[in-house]
Amino acid sequence: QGQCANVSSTDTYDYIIIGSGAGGIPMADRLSEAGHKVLLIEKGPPSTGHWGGTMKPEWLANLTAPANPDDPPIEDPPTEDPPPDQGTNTATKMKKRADDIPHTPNTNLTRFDVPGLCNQIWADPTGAICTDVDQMAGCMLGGGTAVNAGLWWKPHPDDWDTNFNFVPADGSDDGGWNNAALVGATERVFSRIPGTVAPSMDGERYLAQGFDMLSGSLVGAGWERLEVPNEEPGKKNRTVGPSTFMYAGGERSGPLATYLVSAVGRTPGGGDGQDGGGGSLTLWMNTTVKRVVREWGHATGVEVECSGKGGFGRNGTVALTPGTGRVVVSAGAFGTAKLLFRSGIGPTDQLKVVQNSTDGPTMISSDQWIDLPVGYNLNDHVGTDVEIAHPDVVFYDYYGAWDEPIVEDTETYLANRTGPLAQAAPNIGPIFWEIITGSDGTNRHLQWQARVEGTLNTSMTITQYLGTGTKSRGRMTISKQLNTMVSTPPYLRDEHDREAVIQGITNLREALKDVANLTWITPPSNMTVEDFVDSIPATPSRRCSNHWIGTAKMGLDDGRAVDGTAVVDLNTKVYGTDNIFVVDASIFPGHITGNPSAMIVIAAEHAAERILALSVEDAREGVDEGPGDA
Ligand SMILES: Cc1cc2nc3c(=O)[nH]c(=O)nc-3n(C[C@H](O)[C@H](O)[C@H](O)COP(=O)(O)OP(=O)(O)OC[C@H]3O[C@@H](n4cnc5c(N)ncnc54)[C@H](O)[C@@H]3O)c2cc1C
Repeated sequence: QGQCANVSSTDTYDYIIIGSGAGGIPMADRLSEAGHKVLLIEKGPPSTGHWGGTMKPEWLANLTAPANPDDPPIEDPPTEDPPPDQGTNTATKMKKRADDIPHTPNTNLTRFDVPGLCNQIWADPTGAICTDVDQMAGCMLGGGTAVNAGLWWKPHPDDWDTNFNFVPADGSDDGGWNNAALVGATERVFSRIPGTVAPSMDGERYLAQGFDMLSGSLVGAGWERLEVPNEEPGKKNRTVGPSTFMYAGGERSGPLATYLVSAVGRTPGGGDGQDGGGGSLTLWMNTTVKRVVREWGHATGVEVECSGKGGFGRNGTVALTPGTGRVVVSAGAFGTAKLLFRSGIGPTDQLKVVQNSTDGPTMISSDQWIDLPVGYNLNDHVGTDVEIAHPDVVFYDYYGAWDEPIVEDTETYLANRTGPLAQAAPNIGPIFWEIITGSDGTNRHLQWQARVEGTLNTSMTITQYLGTGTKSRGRMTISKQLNTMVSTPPYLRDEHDREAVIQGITNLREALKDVANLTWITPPSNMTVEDFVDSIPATPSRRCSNHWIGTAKMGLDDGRAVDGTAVVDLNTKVYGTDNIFVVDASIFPGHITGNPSAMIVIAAEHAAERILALSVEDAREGVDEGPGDA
């Protein structure tokens, strides 16, 4: 029987962060570290074992043997999401348990901990993904970082310099978000989550036949081999290397195992012995934020609803510290836009949809709506799959590892985190890059991501991601049922984007043309690349890369103005408000070279610094204050 608890009417928070994904988790850590009382609200359930997640295949159930005697003891997680009692928060409980229970090795692994099970999300997404989004998105503790494949890249300098190149009208360079300004944040992230090219704890690369064949062939064609791509993030043109993952200790790791652990260690009224003088983090799971409660441009709290299976969660309105409290929306590219719409922030057509939904009677009145282009500027990597086959390639059935695993591989994984299951499914790599200069003079970055999977046992499917430099954009909207939709797909709406995709495949065909015994399956050798590219519909079902960004774009051009395109300013503050911020994939103006999670974490590190430096007075500039105050 579930328990839906009412929130306390007296507790207030300095910062309320909505969503525990790549953006929200680092914010929770940095803001609580700076001495603030922080509440992190996540709509989904726990994911990894450390946080009490329970979803797992049979071979992970009932583990009792020590997983790895060399592992440092891990703080004891509760085995399931604790029912929220009033007055006791999850963080306090976890701390209490850590003190009470003797440390045990991590035997409570879930499917989200084991790299080799990461593709199970495609076979069985139930309970792990958002049901109000028409695309794949993680809706559990960790967001995308709990369900993704863990690929983890240091950005190419152009990723910041072309997308976040903000030059004020007076010509002065704020320098706020260019590559040089992000050096410190990048170092902070990679010192906590360095990533690895050898996830198996013995340092071996298992099932490397496809990797060796393809990377060797490219090197044979003159491409440069990188052993540790993140040591040379600027080398993204005709280079090839191994996949780099955020994994550590043979497990998922990433923000959930680093930033969130230190944040939750700061318990209210304790932890540092200062009785509340230090910062604290309270974590609520199974709780959906319905809307930000605001008066004109000033938020006073958030309204929450229980969303846990069986009725767990919290219900009511949580208040911000009067005067100084702030909200950080980190609910992902779709979740953030939806939450802003429900809070009366966005284009009028979308706010009217919300007004006609079940939200209508309690929605903020239309005179207080803030007209911003939320949901526009939607982008994703353009994904184009090609398939080759080569007799050297050896397939491993990662999907089968769920209920019919190779027993020996589960044993080596459990004993010492080695073997194929310590690597991401389905045997991802090599990764290679090329920069295409278009006839419009723009450089477009391609990242190619290979995996051992396809129509034959000797197949490799290689996805070409078109990123930095893309000009096409789409739009997301909301339905009356309050579900979000990709209403305008962002793929290949610009002719030069199409040209780059074609050129990249042409170049790959050329690079691999002399490789003995290599067969092109898709596109077949008798098909032109143009015909092939044009034959694939530019829709999410055929082009999606799950790297959605851009719906609350950052920029200097205040989106309330006629020609303005930005939703947040350079402090990530929503235009027209003085205390609502957005920190997640939504703020990215344009796409980047690689899989985005590391760059989102870096953006959060940088945003935390800027938000903490922004005074309450300065934040008021340009705020909507309602009639009479103008
Ligand atoms: C299947 C898959 C594989 C991927 N593989 C990779 C990869 O290998 N490498 C990589 O770098 N990237 C990968 N990505 C992309 C990456 O995970 C995302 O880009 C990233 O997690 C986005 O971060 P975010 O903070 O914007 O949002 P998210 O990480 O999606 O976090 C948003 C969080 O907010 C919560 N939330 C939403 N609405 C509310 C609400 N109203 N109230 C409370 N909580 C709310 C959600 O439940 C979620 O936990 C993958 C994505 C998917 C789906």
